[in-house]
Amino acid sequence: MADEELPAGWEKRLSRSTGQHYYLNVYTKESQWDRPDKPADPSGNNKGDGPEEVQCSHLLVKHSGSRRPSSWREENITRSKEEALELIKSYREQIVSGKATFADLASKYSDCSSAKRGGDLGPFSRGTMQKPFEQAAFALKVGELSSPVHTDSGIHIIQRTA
Ligand SMILES: O=C(N[C@H](Cc1nc2ccccc2[nH]1)C(=O)O)c1cc2ccccc2s1
Repeated sequence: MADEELPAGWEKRLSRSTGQHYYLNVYTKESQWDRPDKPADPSGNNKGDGPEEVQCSHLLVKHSGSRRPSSWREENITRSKEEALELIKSYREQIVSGKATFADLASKYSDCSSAKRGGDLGPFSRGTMQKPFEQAAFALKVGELSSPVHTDSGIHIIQRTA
């Protein structure tokens, strides 16, 4: 779809920091990475299409195919994707059965630097995390634990906390 077909009320901009294009709602000055598919809402209300922001914790297990197969835990991560999935399933089972808490396992085993915060990523809006992660996070109810989620970083389980 060419630029001139952008829905009304949006402008395409270029991010100086990332060199990526983003889209600006000319009314609310809110921006988003994803190309809009409907006219910008002048009021800025999200019209009940879910929360604007969620807060989540996650436990990430990287593997040899991860975008950056290295972490605070392991300089060179060589486990296979299949091995990573088995690990993430075992962590999920320990949490669901009450054998361990999410924060305890994330702080010990997550290959994300958020492990230092028990996996807490803080609040985030749409357009800030990799798409599969965002879709899973925004589909969770507060307190809910996701099934394994695959992103370019590896395999995650996500708990929505707010
Ligand atoms: O991208 C990060 N860390 C990457 C791994 C990673 N990839 C992710 C993809 C989606 C959500 C969280 C993710 N964490 C790394 O350490 O290689 C982030 C770390 C932190 C720490 C605190 C708050 C937000 C973030 S986002």
